[in-house]
This record gives sequence, C-alpha cells and structure tokens, in this order.
Amino acid sequence: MISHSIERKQWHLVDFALRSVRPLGFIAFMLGALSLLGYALGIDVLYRPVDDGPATHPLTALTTMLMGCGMVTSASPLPLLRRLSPCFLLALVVTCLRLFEVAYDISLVSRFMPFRQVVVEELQQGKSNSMGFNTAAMFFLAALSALFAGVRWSNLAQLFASIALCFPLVAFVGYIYGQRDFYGQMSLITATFGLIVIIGILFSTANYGALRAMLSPYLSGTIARLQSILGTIFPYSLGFALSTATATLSGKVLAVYVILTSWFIVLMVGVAAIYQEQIDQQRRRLTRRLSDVAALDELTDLPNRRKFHDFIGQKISDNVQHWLLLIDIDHFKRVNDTAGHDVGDRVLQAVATELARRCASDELVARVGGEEFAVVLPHCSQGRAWQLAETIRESVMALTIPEWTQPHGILTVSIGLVNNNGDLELTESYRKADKALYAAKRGGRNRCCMSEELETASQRAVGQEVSA
Ligand SMILES: Nc1nc2c(ncn2[C@@H]2O[C@H](COP(=O)(O)OP(=O)(O)OP(=O)(O)O)[C@@H](O)[C@H]2O)c(=O)[nH]1
Repeated sequence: MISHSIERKQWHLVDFALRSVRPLGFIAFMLGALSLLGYALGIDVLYRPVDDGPATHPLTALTTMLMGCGMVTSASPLPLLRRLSPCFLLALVVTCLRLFEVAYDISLVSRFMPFRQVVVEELQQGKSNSMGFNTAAMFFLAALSALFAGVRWSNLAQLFASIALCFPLVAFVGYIYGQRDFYGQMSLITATFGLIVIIGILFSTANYGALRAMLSPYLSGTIARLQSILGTIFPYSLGFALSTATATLSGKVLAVYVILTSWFIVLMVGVAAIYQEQIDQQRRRLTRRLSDVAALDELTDLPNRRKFHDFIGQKISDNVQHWLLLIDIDHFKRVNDTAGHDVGDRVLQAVATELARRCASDELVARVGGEEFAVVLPHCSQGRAWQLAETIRESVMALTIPEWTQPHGILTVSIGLVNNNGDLELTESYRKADKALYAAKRGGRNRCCMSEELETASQRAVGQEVSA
C-alpha cells in the first residue's frame, strides 16, 4: 500500500561533500607529487611560488601526498584501511617527529627526507625552506582529525580539523595583510595544501555533527551557511579596507582582529547550527506525523477520503491509466443492528486489513465512506483488475471474524470497477464506478461488475430498440 508521508528533502550538499573526499585526496596527492617533481627537475616555482618567499619543504610535500593517499583510501571497502588508514598514521608519526625536531633542534625525520642536498644549498643561500612549527602542527592536527573521523568520533574530528584550519587561514591573512609573522615559513603552496587536505577531512564527516547541521537542506542549514559566509567575508573585507584606509592601526592588530572575529563567528554558527538542526529535525518529524494523521482513517488506519482524492487526482492530472474499484460491504447495517456498533467496527477493521494485504506498494486502498472502500490500481490491465476484484470478493467471504461470522454466517462485498485512461475527471470516474457497484448490488450482491460491461449492455439494448 502506498506510503503517505510528506516529501523528505534530499541532502545534496552532504552527498556532494562525501563524494568530494576522494577527488580532493587525489588533488592533494598530485599537488604534493608536483612539488617533489619541482625539486627533482629543478623547477623552483613548483615549490616556491614567490621568489624570495618561503618554499614548500620536501617533507611537507611528502606529508601532503600521504594525507591525499589516506583520503583516497578512506572510502576503501576494507574496514581496517578505512578506520586506521596507514597513510594518516604515517603522516601523524612524521609530523610528530618534526614537531620534536623544531622544539628541541634535533634531527630525527629530516635525515631520511628526499632532496636533502637541495634544501641544504638553499638554506646556505639564505633562502627560507623548512617544515616549520605551524606546518607540522597543521598536518599533525589534520592527521589526528582524519584518524578520529575513521573511527567515527566525528565531533572530535571536526573540532581538531577546525583548529587545524586556523593555520592556513592565518597564513592567508598574513599574505593578504603583508604580515610575515603570520605565515612564517609556510609557503602559499603549503597553505593551499593544508586547506585542501583539511576541507577533505572535514567533508568525510559531513554526515555528522556541526557540519551535517550546516549542510542541511532545511532552513537551519541555509541560515548557518549564510552566517558562516558573511561571518568570514565581512571581517576580512572590513579589516582589509581599514588597513588600506588608515595608517594609525597596525596591520598586525587588524589581522589578529580579523582572524579571531571570523573564527569565533564560524565556531558560534557551528554550535548554533547543531541545536537548530536538532529542533528542526523534531519539527519535521512532528509535521510528518501530523500530515500522516491527517491522511489516515482513525478506525482502520487506511488512507482516508482526502488522501484518496489527492492520490487519484494526481494520477488523472498526470494522465496515468488506472483502474478504480469501489468496494461496499453487503447488508452492513445488519451487522450493527444485530451485533452492535463495536462488532461493526471490528468487521470494518478486518475487511480493511484484508484489502491492504491484497494490494501492492504503488497501489492505494482507502476508506472512502462508512462501509465503502476504494482501490486505485495504476498502470493496470483489465485482466489483473478483474482478477484482484474477484480475489478480494472471495477472500472477504473466507474471513473469520469471531463475533460476527461464526454466529451469523459469511460476510460478502460487492465491487464496481471502472477503467480510466487518465482522460476521465474524478467525479465522472467515481460516478461510473458507483453505477457499476449499484448494478452489482442490484444483481444480487456478492459480485463484481465492470462499468464497461454495463455500457456495452446498454448500447446493445439501445441498438435492439432502434432495430425493433
Ligand atoms: N460500526 C460502524 N458502522 C458504520 C460506520 N460508518 C457507517 N456505519 C454504518 O454503516 C451502515 C451502512 O448501511 P447502508 O448504507 O444502509 O448499507 P448496507 O446495510 O451495507 O446495505 P447495502 O449497502 O445495500 O448492502 C449504517 O448502518 C451506518 O451506521 C462506522 O464507522 N462504524
């Protein structure tokens, strides 16, 4: 039997985010490889975008490739690969060792890095080329976040990814406001690598927590997205305008203000979005429930007359061929009069259950009157409609209803059938089915009658009159 809940929205943005994880991983892997190729072929611009600016260190390029590889395999069908991706683990170890190196000025992982000679020469020439604290910390947090995402600790994964996101954003702000302290030894390429990797990891948790709330197709999601975009653009552009308009405010103060404001706004939006989505979810559930209740008949739990009108009206407006069966319990008044209204109710429920059992998922059974039911059969042949009507008639006769059939004998129904190729209005189609039902009653009840047969018979009668 057809379901009758209101339409659910598709979570397109969540699907899109989840589908983007592997392509983003692939891009990160290829860009990391391209940087290393720059070292191999001596093409500086592939790892040092600005001539006298910082370079992307070979370890950074390697870590980006590891993270990219991890993102590509994170959708692997093998659970172990998915949960504890060896690439993320390796990236975590590399960045952890690098943090120790930076903190204690010792050489651990750098000894094994590729293109060591190129880096040493560049450092001797006074150029900047290092995996600094900010880069190592960014990838360390990103790898940790990816591992949390793998074991479905999504809130923690999102928290760590959002902290990691600060590093490339701070670097970008530094490049925009010309604040070297803000990007330090992080090159524009490294900041871009970080951004791609962190967004990819965040996307892998799109089905959970704050991100799911922010990507929701409902109003709460739209508001959260709008707030995040405006909350980022506004402080950035205001800070930029102020820094160019006035010389009294130091660029550093402005940049700190911009970063803190936009980060705080996005954080607040994320938390608010979680609660909004929860409330919205509850509201949607209640609305669906209300809509279901409004379309159901209280006694039999079948769709009611209103739902029947909506359903068949839709078929007619879509020009869908269908059969309409009107089913009426014979001498039902006698049930009420003899055994009482309660037994009458139970008889109605038993017949309703039997009808629902006989119909497929794309067909509709509804209670359209006191002891009258309707069945709508879309895309149905005459043979199948007739066969179903006969099956219903026989199965009602076979029903055992303790308070009625045992003391008083079998229950029967009469059925009127009409075909509608989608060209008959509902009132006309209903009138014809009702006429066929009336003919079945008149013919002795416990039988089916097809509207088309009635029309052929009446045409035959008119023909005989005319020839007489
Ligand atoms: N128990 C019960 N009876 C109902 C309900 N709705 C309508 N009825 C009864 O259904 C009966 C319908 O009787 P009629 O329209 O005379 O038809 P009938 O006795 O089935 O006779 P035919 O249709 O000619 O075979 C009336 O007695 C109504 O009171 C309901 O929800 N519960």
